Amino acid sequence: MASGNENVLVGCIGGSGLYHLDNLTFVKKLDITTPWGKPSSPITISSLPSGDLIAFISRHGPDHSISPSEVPGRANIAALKHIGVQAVIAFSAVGSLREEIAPGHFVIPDQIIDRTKGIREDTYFRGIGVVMHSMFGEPFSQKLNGFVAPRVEAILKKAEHNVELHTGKTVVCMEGPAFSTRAESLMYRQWGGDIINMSVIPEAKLAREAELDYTLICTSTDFDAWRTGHAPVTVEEVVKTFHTNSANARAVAAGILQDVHDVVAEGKVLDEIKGSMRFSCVTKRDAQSAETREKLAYILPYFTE
Ligand SMILES: CSC[C@H]1O[C@H](OP(=O)(O)O)[C@H](O)[C@@H]1O
Ligand SMILES: Nc1ncnc2[nH]cnc12
Repeated sequence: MASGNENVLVGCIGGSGLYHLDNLTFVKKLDITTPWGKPSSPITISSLPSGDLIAFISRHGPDHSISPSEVPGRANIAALKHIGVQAVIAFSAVGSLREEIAPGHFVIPDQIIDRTKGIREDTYFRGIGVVMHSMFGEPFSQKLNGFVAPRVEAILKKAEHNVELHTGKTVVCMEGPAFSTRAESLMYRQWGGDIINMSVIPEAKLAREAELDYTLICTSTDFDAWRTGHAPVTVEEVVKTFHTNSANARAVAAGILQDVHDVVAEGKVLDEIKGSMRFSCVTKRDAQSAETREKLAYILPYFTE
């Protein structure tokens, strides 16, 4: 088990097509088992040119063998929190529900519509004899989104990338693994969905429960199934595009991680989320078992108080 303090403030979760990061020096791999099991992959700790450390997890495993419904989200988020991470930059390959979001474009969403089916372990607060509720009205860290977006845009604007970034969008999270029907895709557009994936839930919910600032940098791979007169999305199309998007995603990561590390180290980002769970337990202190308190302390250290 990791020591609980690896001096790593920023964690990255790589999605489809993003299985490693660039411009980093490998330091070590952490093979962690959390109270919720093992993460999708060992956590790779690498250093930026400054020497500051970054943690990386591959959401679907290094060989992409874990389906979206089977990603061990609780272990991934718990492991990152336990080693000291305070902010998570997650990446996701998404389908577009809007004409203006073309394949190759980047999107940083600020809202989520949850269309998962309840088969994912989506909370730390079930079956443990305590009742806790997190705030999720703003499901992403607004401050981290606001910090990251202009930096991502500046990188993508450079001639070698020349890619558009969209912000203030809504991501629909579906269960999968089958893609949406045309009728569902059209319905998501009417609901206000702009992009669609199979990954942001429960990851964003768990990050909030663990008091981690969480932002999702999405790369558009396809137009899903809503466009009449066009064939619905195929896996072949998605895989081809996420491979070409991945170089841009790695350039974005390489360009923002030092700034994110620095702002987290200065304590400027985290006043929003940090401490948000402190008064969220409804269960009387005397009714909380020692076992539950010990388990929750893995992600929320004030359960040891
Ligand atoms: C491989 S297509 C569907 C798959 O791609 C996305 O994965 P990720 O979010 O990890 O980049 C999407 O959410 C689906 O899980
Ligand atoms: N069209 C789509 N639907 C769901 N997840 C996706 N990931 C990439 N494209 C997608």
